[in-house]
Amino acid sequence: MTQHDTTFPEHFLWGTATSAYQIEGSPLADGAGPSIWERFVHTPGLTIGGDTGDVACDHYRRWREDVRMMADLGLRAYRFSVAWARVLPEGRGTVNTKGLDFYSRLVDELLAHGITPLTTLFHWDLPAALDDRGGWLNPDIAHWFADYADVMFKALDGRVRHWATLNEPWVVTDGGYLHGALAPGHRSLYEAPIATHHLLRAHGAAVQRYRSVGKHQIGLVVNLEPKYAASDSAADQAATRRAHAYMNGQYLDPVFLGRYPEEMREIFGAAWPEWPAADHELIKQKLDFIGLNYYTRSVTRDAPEAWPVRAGRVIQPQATYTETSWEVFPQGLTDTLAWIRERYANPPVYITENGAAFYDPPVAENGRVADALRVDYLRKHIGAMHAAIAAGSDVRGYMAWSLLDNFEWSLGFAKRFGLVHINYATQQRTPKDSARYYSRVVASNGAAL
Ligand SMILES: OC[C@@H]1[C@@H](O)[C@H](O)[C@@H](O)c2nc(CNc3ccccc3)cn21
Repeated sequence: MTQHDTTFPEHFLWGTATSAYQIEGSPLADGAGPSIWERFVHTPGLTIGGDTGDVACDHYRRWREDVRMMADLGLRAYRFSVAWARVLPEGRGTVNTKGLDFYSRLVDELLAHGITPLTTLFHWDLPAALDDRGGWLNPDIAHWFADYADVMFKALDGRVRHWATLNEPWVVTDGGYLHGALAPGHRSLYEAPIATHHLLRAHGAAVQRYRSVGKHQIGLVVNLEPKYAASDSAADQAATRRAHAYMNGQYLDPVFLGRYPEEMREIFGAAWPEWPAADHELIKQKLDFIGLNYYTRSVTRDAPEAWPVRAGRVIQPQATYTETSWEVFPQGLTDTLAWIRERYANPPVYITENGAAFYDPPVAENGRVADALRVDYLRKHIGAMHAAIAAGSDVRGYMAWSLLDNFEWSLGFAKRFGLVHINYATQQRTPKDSARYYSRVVASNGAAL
């Protein structure tokens, strides 16, 4: 990196991110109901090594220690999610006060340490009881979700001033309803668009409810992956347009522009429904920010065999790849922020996830974890974010994914994204070199990049 001023705006929010099912453990403690991930992981063969979130990072019991560790690292913010089924074991109806109290105490502890909470209401762990009623395929889920959000807003708003409705509706739909790799494990061309639409209606209903009871900020967290055509051929250009619409425009266009990308009907054909105008009005609630999860890009080619988008990823031989086979491409973050700025009139953005799984060396005798690849990844992506800010993007914060090594969904514990190493046998936490590096970045507001 050439040395140049990378100081960030005053009050830029530096932190880390996690999600409930990936770190908490004790999924059924204190009256909590099961989620679809509780069911998924206990179905043989669905996670690598049969790993489950039964214990994970034991954060449900070690949360004070973890907040103290964030404070010791000088972190200013913490993005976490609420396990819906802890608060509403049936997904709706009676509130489980012990579940709600866990999050209330966590928020108070964060605030007591000068750490700003950013709270995600749904990070994939749908209450199983709602899945039994159709889950994201049931149109009633919009008000089930808004009623749950209302419980959280009334309990925590004011102490929590940054809310996100959903984490990555694209992954919920693509993984949970189209390809089936994630809970609830459906594989249906017809269910996927329905799930997408009901996720967006639920998002809109929660934002609408917030406008009547909340006093602070609410947004939507999306994973965006810039698509670069592998060649100038018409086929590759068309495939790139389809892939971009499917992963990027499919969620932000309805929220900001009130319509789905036209490519969606080309992708889904007869499986793509027409929705009433009232739905689009509900979805198109004004947001206070976009939460952007950025990890990688895709060099995209025509791939007739790659159902249903018919777009494939072209490996870049000279590139560095992470343990999840994602190309390290910081420029993609700059380009994605520019796309948001230009297409949606420069809304405020928080980078709500950015990070990488690499094969980390073991904890050395001196207690170090020399995760140099992750330090380099963070340095380059924070630099790429700064370049977008210099070009006019209104980026207000950056949450590194993740605070802790954690349960990586169907990949189990095999992939480590944490700035802090977890010894799952002892639950010992060990800040990696990347945590020490990130502490210096935070303390200098980006100057020590
Ligand atoms: O995979 C790392 C994280 C994951 O642990 C988070 O829970 C989730 O919010 C998350 N989203 C992405 C990016 N999107 C994505 C793309 C393809 C498959 C799965 C996730 C990465 N991550």
